[in-house]
Amino acid sequence: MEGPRPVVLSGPSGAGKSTLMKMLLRDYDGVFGFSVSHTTRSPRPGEVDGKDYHFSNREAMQEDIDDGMYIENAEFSGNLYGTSKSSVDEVRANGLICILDVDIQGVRNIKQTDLDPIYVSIQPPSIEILEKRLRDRNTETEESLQKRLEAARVDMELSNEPGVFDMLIVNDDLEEAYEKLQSVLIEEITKVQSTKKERCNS
Ligand SMILES: Nc1ncnc2c1ncn2[C@@H]1O[C@H](COP(=O)(O)OP(=O)(O)OP(=O)(O)O)[C@@H](O)[C@H]1O
Ligand SMILES: Nc1nc2c(ncn2[C@@H]2O[C@H](COP(=O)(O)O)[C@@H](O)[C@H]2O)c(=O)[nH]1
Repeated sequence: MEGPRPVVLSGPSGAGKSTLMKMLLRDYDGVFGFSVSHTTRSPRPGEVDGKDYHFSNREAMQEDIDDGMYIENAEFSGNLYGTSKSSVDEVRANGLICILDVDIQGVRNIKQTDLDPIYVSIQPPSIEILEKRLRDRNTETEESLQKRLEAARVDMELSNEPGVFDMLIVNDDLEEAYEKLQSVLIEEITKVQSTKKERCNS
């Protein structure tokens, strides 16, 4: 498909992917679109079905996975997560930079496709700071928090392997992390903005 390259945002749960993505969506109106994933986990307070996730159940999701409706899917912390082909196509059909927020298994699986995204890993300054952010976010039970920290240790090790990511950003100071994220995406951002301008002028 023609158009700007998608961007994959990965990194441990709690590292700040959603926070940074919301900043992009806020600052670049009509440039980015979020690929809404499916998940079997329960919605958190404030999360909206169809906007944050398509909330599903294991049977329905597994059936769709078996039917080939997903680009990638993974089990994370006891739940299924997946990127449907239609979620990505919908964003790309509008000429937007498609943002995919996926775990490290998703990164591996997307690498087997022809999507050709820019791969960015958002990393916490340390596992201790990550734990504090997750606890302060107040979204996890002790059990799910421990599972996420275990997954984070694996992620932090694998993400440092050469060639996995185009850019690794340590999200310590939020504004600095955001500047780095914008810098790796600037070429695609400019492309979309130029196309929009050309359309307005024609
Ligand atoms: N640089 C930062 N300094 C301090 N707190 C931060 C920073 N970045 C994000 N946070 C906070 O850390 C928490 C986790 O961030 P966020 O929800 O964006 O992480 P995430 O990577 O999207 O997690 P998940 O994968 O579980 O959705 C949030 O409460 C957010 O406000
Ligand atoms: N492989 C995929 N991973 C995904 C997808 N959507 C989200 N995620 C990752 O799951 C964890 C937990 O997310 P949370 O919203 O429950 O905190 C996090 O690392 C996300 O990046 C997906 O479609 N595929």
